[in-house]
Amino acid sequence: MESLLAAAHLHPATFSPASLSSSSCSRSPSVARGVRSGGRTVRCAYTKDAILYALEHDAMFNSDEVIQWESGKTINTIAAAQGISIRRRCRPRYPSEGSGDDKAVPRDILEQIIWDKEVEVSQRKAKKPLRSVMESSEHAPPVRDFMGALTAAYNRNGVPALIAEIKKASPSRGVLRENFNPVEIAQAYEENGAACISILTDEKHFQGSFENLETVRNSGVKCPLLCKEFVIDAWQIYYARSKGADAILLIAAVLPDLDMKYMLRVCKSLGMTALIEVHDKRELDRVLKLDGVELIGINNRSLETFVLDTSNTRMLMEKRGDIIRDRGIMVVGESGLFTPDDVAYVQNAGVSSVLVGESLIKAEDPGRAIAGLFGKELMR
Ligand SMILES: O=P(O)(O)OC[C@@H](O)[C@@H](O)c1c[nH]c2ccccc12
Repeated sequence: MESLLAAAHLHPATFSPASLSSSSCSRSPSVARGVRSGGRTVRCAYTKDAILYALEHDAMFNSDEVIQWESGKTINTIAAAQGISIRRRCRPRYPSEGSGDDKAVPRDILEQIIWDKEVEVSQRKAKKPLRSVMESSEHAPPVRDFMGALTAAYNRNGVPALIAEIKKASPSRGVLRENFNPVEIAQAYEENGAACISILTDEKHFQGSFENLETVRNSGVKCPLLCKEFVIDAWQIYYARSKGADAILLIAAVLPDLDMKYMLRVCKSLGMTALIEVHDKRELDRVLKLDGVELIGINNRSLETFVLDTSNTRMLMEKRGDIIRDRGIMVVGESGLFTPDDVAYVQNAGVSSVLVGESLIKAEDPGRAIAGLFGKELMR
């Protein structure tokens, strides 16, 4: 129990079942039902009273969603009710679980990535439990102001602020760059006016790594860093922070509302910015119902089919731009931007930032490619 209570004390506002570090414990609020239903599935060393005390003092645990998962629904059922088609492959804990849908093959690439991620995260957690990763995050280099950097760059240049991406490969495009030195690329991006830098950390499908994130952070590059990861567990947010990330991606197509809320709180407690990614109106509407959202990314590429459609940003902004503006949320246009016309198109749609990978990383000189993308040099 000691470590769990210590975790609760470190971040009382964020304590939840997801903070339980043992791999036999639930990993997110949406699958944490067992913790409160009598401890049936939980074999961690803690006293039930202490956990219940922590839970009862957290308003989040009296919310509708919690009542919903307490009523016995699986994460896949809850997610499906929210329009999420990506299924979580919850490893069976007792014979009645893990049958039917959970045992089927992945139906698309995002589902495959998420299923692989579940295995990866549980292995990483076994090696470095939550308590230890939380401690490391406290010794990480200080958080830098991601939102501030975007706003300043937008005001300075009058074109959307650039989040330039470091991505070696992707499932849709294969290897994008053979000669791949993350620090050199980051320096080139920074020198040529990128406001922030996004670093892919998924190894299996994007050939990225947390080492890349850490080396860039320790290289003297000053741009705030976005950890581009498939987050399914709050552990990953602490881990990203411990490696120097200033912001992290949260994908609405993967995370049910309760997880999203909880993870937003974890980000906040660490001082990090959450970039919440949506691809369609339903996801956007879900996200707009949450408190504390500052930055939304509209992905022009479906992660399920890879179909790219730049008009997606415009379409969603036409439908929900008013609410977004009223709430002071900044929008990032993501994916498939290659020319000044593409940038102008999403800027006219109402975005004040763009996330660009392929068109820069494939260029012989990724730094110089920035001026080509915007049709002018950016001021730093
Ligand atoms: O390389 P592009 O088309 O410029 O796209 C960059 C970025 O938007 C894309 O890499 C991305 C957007 N959302 C993601 C989620 C996971 C992995 C990658 C992504």
